[in-house]
Amino acid sequence: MPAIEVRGLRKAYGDVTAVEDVSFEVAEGEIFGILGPNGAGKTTTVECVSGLRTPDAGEVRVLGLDPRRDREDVRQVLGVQLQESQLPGKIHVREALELYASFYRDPADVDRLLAQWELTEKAGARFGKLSGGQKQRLAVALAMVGKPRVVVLDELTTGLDPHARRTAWEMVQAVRDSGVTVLLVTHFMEEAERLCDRVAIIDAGRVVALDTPAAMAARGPAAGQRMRFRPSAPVEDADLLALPEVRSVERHGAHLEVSGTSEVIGAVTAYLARRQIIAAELRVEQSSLDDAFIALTTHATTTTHAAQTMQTAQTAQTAKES
Ligand SMILES: Nc1ncnc2c1ncn2[C@@H]1O[C@H](COP(=O)(O)OP(=O)(O)OP(=O)(O)O)[C@@H](O)[C@H]1O
Repeated sequence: MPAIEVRGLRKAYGDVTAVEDVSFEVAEGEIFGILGPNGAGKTTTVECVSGLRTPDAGEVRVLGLDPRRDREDVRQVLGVQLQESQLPGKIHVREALELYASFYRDPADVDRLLAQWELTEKAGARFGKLSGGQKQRLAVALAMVGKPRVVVLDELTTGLDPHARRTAWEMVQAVRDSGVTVLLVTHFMEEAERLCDRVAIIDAGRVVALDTPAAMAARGPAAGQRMRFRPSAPVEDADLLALPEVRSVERHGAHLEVSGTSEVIGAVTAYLARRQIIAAELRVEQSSLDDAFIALTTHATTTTHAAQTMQTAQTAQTAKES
């Protein structure tokens, strides 16, 4: 039985259709990523999985249970860390964990959770006084307090510095290593590439690609290789473009950037060797999940959404400064 099944999910808020038609399955023990531009419908999808929203159409199952109909049973097996923590600023860390533990039949030991998520020293601190990284560690600890078999993590690492982000990645791996299935919403391609067994890219409420990150990068519309080098003698763009493996040639000062199929490096290197030209300062790049993402998704960010995002960022900044 899959850990999560979503079939034909649809959800609208008034006139806005947030999720048009989303289907995917997550196997037990997987880290499954959901990627997509702002407003694509990611949060709405995971909120339907978590039972926080009622779908307009389609089916959602978590370990075979319906998050709305079997609400209490789902609550016992599903841990949820949502995008913005809803905790009051004055609650203490231990108090929050004990409160959440009281909702479960067989909760995890609070002291063990504090130690596991490196919060023992902060047990007596107020939530509002924690750093971003500490808040995120607490959010994961809260999601884990009911000893869930499936956990939903929504933008866990947004707003974290690179060190805290790496710590968060280790946390997610530790969660999976303990046998828990992870559904992870993220905006970071590197995060998806490092952590996820498979990812679904959602755009405008639909799944536009679903595969392992490596396969998606290799097969996407932007798939291929890119090389950048400084030739030791002049090279004509037209001569390179005449090679069937070459798709484009760009010049950046004395450097050339040549993109093409997965054979482009061999073809260009052989061409240069025949003319006894050396490719100095050679850098080679495989197409990445980032390239696939850009190629597969539209830039659907509306002005309103961008304004909201800016406002949220400003509010967060003001809150930080105060
Ligand atoms: N409670 C709500 N009421 C009305 N519209 C909403 C509500 N929640 C989301 N929407 C709209 O539904 C669409 C999808 O939003 P959702 O939050 O699911 O996207 P997302 O992919 O998670 O976006 P982001 O990456 O910005 O968090 C957006 O157009 C959003 O403005």
